[in-house]
Amino acid sequence: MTSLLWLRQDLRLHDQPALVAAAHEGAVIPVYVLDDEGPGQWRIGGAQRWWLHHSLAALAKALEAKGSRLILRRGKAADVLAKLAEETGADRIHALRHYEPWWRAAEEALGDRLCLYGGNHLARLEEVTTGSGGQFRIYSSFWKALQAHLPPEEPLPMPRSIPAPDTWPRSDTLASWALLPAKPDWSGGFAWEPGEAAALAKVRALDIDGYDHRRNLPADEEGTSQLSPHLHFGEVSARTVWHATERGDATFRKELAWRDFTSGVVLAMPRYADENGRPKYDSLPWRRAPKDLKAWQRGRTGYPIVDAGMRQLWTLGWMHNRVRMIAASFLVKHLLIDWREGETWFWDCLVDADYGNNAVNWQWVAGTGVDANMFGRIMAPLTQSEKFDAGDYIRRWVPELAALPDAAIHDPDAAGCRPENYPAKIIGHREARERALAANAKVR
Ligand SMILES: Cc1cc2nc3c(=O)[nH]c(=O)nc-3n(C[C@H](O)[C@H](O)[C@H](O)COP(=O)(O)OP(=O)(O)OC[C@H]3O[C@@H](n4cnc5c(N)ncnc54)[C@H](O)[C@@H]3O)c2cc1C
Repeated sequence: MTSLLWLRQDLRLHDQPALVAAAHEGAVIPVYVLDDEGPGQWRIGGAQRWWLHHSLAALAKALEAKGSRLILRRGKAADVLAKLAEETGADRIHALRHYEPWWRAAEEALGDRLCLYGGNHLARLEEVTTGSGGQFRIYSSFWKALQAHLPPEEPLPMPRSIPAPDTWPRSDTLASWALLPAKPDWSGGFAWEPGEAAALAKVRALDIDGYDHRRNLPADEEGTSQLSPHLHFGEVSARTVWHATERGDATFRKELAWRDFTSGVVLAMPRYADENGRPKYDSLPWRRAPKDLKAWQRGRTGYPIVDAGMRQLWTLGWMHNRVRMIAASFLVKHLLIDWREGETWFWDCLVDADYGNNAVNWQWVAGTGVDANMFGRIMAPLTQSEKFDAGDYIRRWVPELAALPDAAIHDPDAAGCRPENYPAKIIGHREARERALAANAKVR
């Protein structure tokens, strides 16, 4: 029997239950479908295309080392797979379960020939439910319920060999997909090594001692794992990471479980990336302010911590979590710009852009989501910057300010030493706070 192995955000050979099941049945045709139609607005963004190119190249090489191949096809996933199954005489399609709405629609269209397996999450999310059988909306309750499903299953080893079909179907070339940026090539600062081998090496070298404290310090480049793009593309499974860190700081595994939580939220509310979790926020009077939005995107708001984060995002395709919260809050509360504008920008710029993680975190910061009503809590970016000791972080990402002393770097305007080539604050904190609270008061 020949079957298809449909790889999506699980670009790995170890802890890959769909591969194990397919190889058990006979010849396996591994396939990746670049689907820009099904996800609509949420098709893979610019920074992730760069990552995807390198990750697929690494996967193809790993498959070849096992006597197999990676078949590349492009188009609407369910149609492409149905056609490929017909072409190759494949009876079944094996795949890991994903919760993005476009994947679930494709899975439904494929019907009975599709065999789905767990492996991308710590637990089967359909089983981590409230007393009434629904998905959790509050992380702390989710975490409590998840305990009954932990530890996650032990990861599966990589199969020794992968049975090949007698003849291979045609494949697109990776180059023909033009996933890498060309004119201009903005990826010069992407100091990442995509692919399963690099992801596993990173997990092996991971030191999470002191994570609970260090994760809040943006200048500490090793204070967090930087595994998010590897986890998003499934180059390493969450359960592999879990078991590798079982003896370390427990806070790390609690953060890792956020990924499961956000997938549960979009399982219950598939349009969570597009719609306020609390519908009453549909009446919030957002500002349409393209100049302010651009200043935020370019890292020219006059708030050094925000600007440092936005420039880190543009250069690396990644931003420290503490600064993501500060920058997101600044857009939504200080500039009163709809959270979906920020979510869309992140989607295009982040190498770890993830439907559930991005939407749930944006709505959490905005206070429009189902988990917490926080719109009225206005984060003070300058206080945050001082509290989390961001001086060296600002020096690295906002070179115009590099020569300023610690006492002045968080707020050069107030210290009276703002260099000419750095912008004045786009809005004062007190004024912004009052405007946001007044807008919130109009929400009914
Ligand atoms: C506005 C905003 C948008 C975000 N968008 C994304 C996104 O698109 N993709 C994404 O993966 N994360 C997103 N996050 C969550 C978080 O910032 C990143 O997961 C984290 O910074 C990745 O760095 P790390 O791998 O070093 O994390 P670590 O601190 O080492 O954590 C380990 C892993 O746990 C998971 N994790 C940790 N924190 C969170 C969290 N709050 N929510 C969900 N998963 C988490 C990630 O998979 C991460 O790789 C967003 C946060 C905010 C505030």
